[in-house]
Amino acid sequence: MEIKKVMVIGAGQMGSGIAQVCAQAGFEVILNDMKQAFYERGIGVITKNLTRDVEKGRKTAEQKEAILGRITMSVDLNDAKDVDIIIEAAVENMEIKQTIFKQLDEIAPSHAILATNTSSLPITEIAAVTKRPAQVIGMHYMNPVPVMKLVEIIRGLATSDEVYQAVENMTYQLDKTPVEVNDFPGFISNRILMPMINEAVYALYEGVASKEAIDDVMKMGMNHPMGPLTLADFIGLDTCLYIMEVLHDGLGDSKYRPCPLLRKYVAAGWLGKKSGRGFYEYE
Ligand SMILES: CC(=O)CC(=O)SCCNC(=O)CCNC(=O)[C@H](O)C(C)(C)COP(=O)(O)OP(=O)(O)OC[C@H]1O[C@@H](n2cnc3c(N)ncnc32)[C@H](O)[C@@H]1OP(=O)(O)O
Ligand SMILES: NC(=O)C1=CN([C@@H]2O[C@H](COP(=O)(O)OP(=O)(O)OC[C@H]3O[C@@H](n4cnc5c(N)ncnc54)[C@H](OP(=O)(O)O)[C@@H]3O)[C@@H](O)[C@H]2O)C=CC1
Repeated sequence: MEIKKVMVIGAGQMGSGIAQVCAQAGFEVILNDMKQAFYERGIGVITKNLTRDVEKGRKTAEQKEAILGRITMSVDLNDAKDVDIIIEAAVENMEIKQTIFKQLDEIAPSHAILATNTSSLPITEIAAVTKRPAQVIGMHYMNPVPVMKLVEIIRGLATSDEVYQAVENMTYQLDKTPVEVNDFPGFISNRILMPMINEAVYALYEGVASKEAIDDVMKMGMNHPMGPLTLADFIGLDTCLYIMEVLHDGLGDSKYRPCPLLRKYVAAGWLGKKSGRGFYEYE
C-alpha cells in the first residue's frame, strides 16, 4: 500500500518532530492537537529547526517554505477522514490513547494504518479497542526526532505483514532505520534505557553522588552523549515515570519500581526541560 497523507496526533516534543521529518520526506501532513495554541507551539519548534538548517546551508529558504507548506493544522480528529496513516504521539496514558484510537477507527478510511509512538504501552491493548487490529502498529521514534536514526517498529499480536511492510518502507523514506521488535512492555528501547535512568535517580535519592557527578560518570566513563539525569529531563520526567509504571505493572517485577524521588518531582510539576525544571533548571 502507498502512503501519501499522514496525520500526526499531538504537537508536543515528539509529534512536532515526527511531523517535520514526514514533511521533509515529501508527505502531506496534518498536525493535530487539542488546541490551536498547542499546534502553534509545535509548528514554532519545526520552524526554528528548519531556520537553523537554512542558516547552516543544509536547506534552501525555498525548501524550508515547501516543507512548512506541506503541514496543515488540525484541532479536530475528523480531519483523519482521508489520510493513509495516523501516527499518534499524545501523552503516555493508555486511557487517552484508547479513546483516541476508538475515535480514529470510526473516522479514518478503512485502508488507513493506525500507528502509535507510545514509548512502552502494549500495542495489542491499544489495537483491541479498534475493529482493525491488523492495521494497528507501534512506530516508535527517538528524541530528538530530526536527529535520531532509529525507528523501533512494534508488531501487535494481530498486526499484518502488509502493514508492517508499509511502515518499514515509510521509515526508509524518512531516511531512518527500522528495527523490528515484539510487543512487550517498554519494547527493547525503554526496557533497557529506563531502568538505567531510574537507577540513576535512586543513586541521587540515596545520596551516592551529586546529580552532576552521576551524569559525569556516565558521560565520560561510558561515552554516553548525555548523562542519565540530563537525558531524563530531556525526555520528560512524566514520560519516564509513566514508562517505569508500565514496566512495573506489565512485568510484575519489583526491580522496575519507580524511584520515589521521580514521583515527587513529577507531582511537583518538575517535568524536566519542557517545564523549565527537572533535575536541572532551564531558562
Ligand atoms: C523515551 C523514549 O521512548 C525513547 C527516546 O527517545 S530515549 C532518548 C533517545 N535520545 C537520546 O538518547 C539522545 C542523547 N543525546 C544526544 O544524542 C545528543 O546529546 C543530541 C543529539 C541531543 C545533541 O547533540 P550535541 O552534540 O550534544 O548537541 P548539539 O551540537 O547542539 O547538537 C548536535 C546536532 O543535533 C541537532 N539537534 C540537537 N537537538 C535538536 C533538536 N531538538 N531538534 C533538531 N535538531 C537538534 C543540532 O542542530 C546539531 O546539528 P548540527 O551540529 O549539524 O547543527
Ligand atoms: N519524550 C520522549 O523522549 C519520547 C516520547 N515518546 C512518546 O511520545 C508520546 C508524546 O510524548 P512527548 O511528545 O514527549 O509529550 P509532550 O507532553 O511533549 O506532548 C504531548 C502532546 O500531546 C497533546 N495531547 C494530550 N492529549 C491529547 C489528545 N487527547 N489529543 C491530541 N493531543 C493530545 C499534549 O497537549 P498538552 O500539552 O495539553 O498535554 C501535548 O501537546 C508519548 O506517548 C511518549 O511516551 C516516544 C519517544 C520518545
